[in-house]
Amino acid sequence: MQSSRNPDADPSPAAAGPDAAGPDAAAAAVADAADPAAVEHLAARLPSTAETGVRRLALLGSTGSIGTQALQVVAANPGRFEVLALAAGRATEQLAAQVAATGATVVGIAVDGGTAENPQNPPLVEALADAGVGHEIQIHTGEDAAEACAGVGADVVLNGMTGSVGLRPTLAALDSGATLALANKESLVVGGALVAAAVQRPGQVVPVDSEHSALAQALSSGRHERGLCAATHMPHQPGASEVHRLIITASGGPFRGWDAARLAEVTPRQALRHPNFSMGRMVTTNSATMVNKALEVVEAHLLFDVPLEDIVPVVHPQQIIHSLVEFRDGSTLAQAGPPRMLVPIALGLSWPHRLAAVDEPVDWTRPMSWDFEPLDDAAFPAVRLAKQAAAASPTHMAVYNAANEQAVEAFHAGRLSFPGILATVQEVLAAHDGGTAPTPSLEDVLGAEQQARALAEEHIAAARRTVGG
Ligand SMILES: NC(=O)C1=CN([C@@H]2O[C@H](COP(=O)(O)OP(=O)(O)OC[C@H]3O[C@@H](n4cnc5c(N)ncnc54)[C@H](OP(=O)(O)O)[C@@H]3O)[C@@H](O)[C@H]2O)C=CC1
Ligand SMILES: CC(=O)[C@@H](O)[C@H](O)COP(=O)(O)O
Ligand SMILES: [Mn+2]
Repeated sequence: MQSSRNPDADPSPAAAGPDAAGPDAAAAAVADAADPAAVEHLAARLPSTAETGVRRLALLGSTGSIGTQALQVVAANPGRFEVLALAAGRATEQLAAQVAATGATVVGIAVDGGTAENPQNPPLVEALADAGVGHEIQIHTGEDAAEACAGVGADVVLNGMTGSVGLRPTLAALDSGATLALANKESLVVGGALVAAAVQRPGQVVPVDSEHSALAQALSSGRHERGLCAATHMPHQPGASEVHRLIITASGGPFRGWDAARLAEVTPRQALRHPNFSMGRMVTTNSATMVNKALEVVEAHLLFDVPLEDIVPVVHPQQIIHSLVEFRDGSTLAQAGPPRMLVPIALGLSWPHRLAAVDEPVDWTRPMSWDFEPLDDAAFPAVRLAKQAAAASPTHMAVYNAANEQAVEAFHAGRLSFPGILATVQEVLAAHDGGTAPTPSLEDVLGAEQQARALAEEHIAAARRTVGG
């Protein structure tokens, strides 16, 4: 950790404030498309910043798909948010530009450039100077950098990192008392009871994952009191007894309808063609294998305390319905929106308040049709495997995820076939003895992960020898 000031940089506030960044292309497109009078009208009906306060944010994974869209939301809502901290993995120059645009005073980077892998990347201090950052700034580098940024004292910590490396930052955010806007599903799924035990108050975790944001919205939808029905509003959070099942929608990925023989030939490039979303490499690959849906089923179980058997994934290729809550009486509430992340991210930052004109709604005047079909469990066993693992022991999902992360990297490096990803997960899970402690310690989780990664590498190497020999 170090502190620095760049004497040559432009010290004017215009170079640092959130307004300086301006909305980028996607946010500008949304704003342009919206009728300004309608936006003003909408904004006038929403709580003012005097009521909600200015939220101080820490954005972890700020250079990724979730992180950059979060910055669009911030830029499109001047005065609502103050960016306190930004953390990234290795995109030094992009991170420095974000610091310059937002005026963040704490910044973290896991790999500070200049490595053999990334020789062109200047270290962060130099990049900050090049970006014109002139204010006092606290810099964290190395593997604990994101954790340090998570604990900086923000009102809301958005965890938009990829992978179970997000676990410590998730725990640090919860320990700090901040609201955790959670996109990094891996940390919850891997930590399980450990993360649940770190939660200090109901509502401290706000899901950003689109399906879980949809479920949270549907579960809390009864709180609006309007017009003549004001006195008949339903309770804020229906009790568990009112909720029958959670229906989680899935795109089906790029290989929907494919059988095992075709799946054996899948290339990394094909696996990265998600039908609806532009996301990072890991989550996109996980969508193709259905591991993403598997993690999401366990995520929903942990977030909403609904039994695993009552969480049902359903393939809905258009991804307009982001998920549904089925109630005891046979009524079902669905949340609909375009297949984009701006609304779930904005809700994560501003929950329980909605911001104005975050995205364009679905155009209900145009003809459209929605399809729903069951998940093909034979070709895509990821969800079944995860339900078994989550029920087996508190560390089985850490093993599932760690084996998957290793296998996905091996697949993209050309060291493993596409079906080999799930085969690796299955094999590593079979060898895991989870123990019986209901709440694992952080050491238990990290130890299980470490073993799983080593075993996965053995399996990947053996699978390669079999193919090669
Ligand atoms: N993208 C989406 O639409 C959705 C994503 N999610 C979830 O959100 C999370 C992020 O996904 P996505 O944005 O697509 O992923 P990306 O790969 O686009 O971004 C990942 C971010 O994490 C950063 N990062 C990686 N390692 C570290 C580290 N050790 N310390 C700090 N930062 C690190 C990366 O930095 P750098 O770029 O510098 O390497 C980057 O900013 C995942 O858990 C995903 O499952 C959930 C729903 C939708
Ligand atoms: C946008 C989002 O939340 C992703 O997790 C998305 O759901 C991926 O879609 P599928 O995993 O259903 O393909
Ligand atoms: Mn999702």
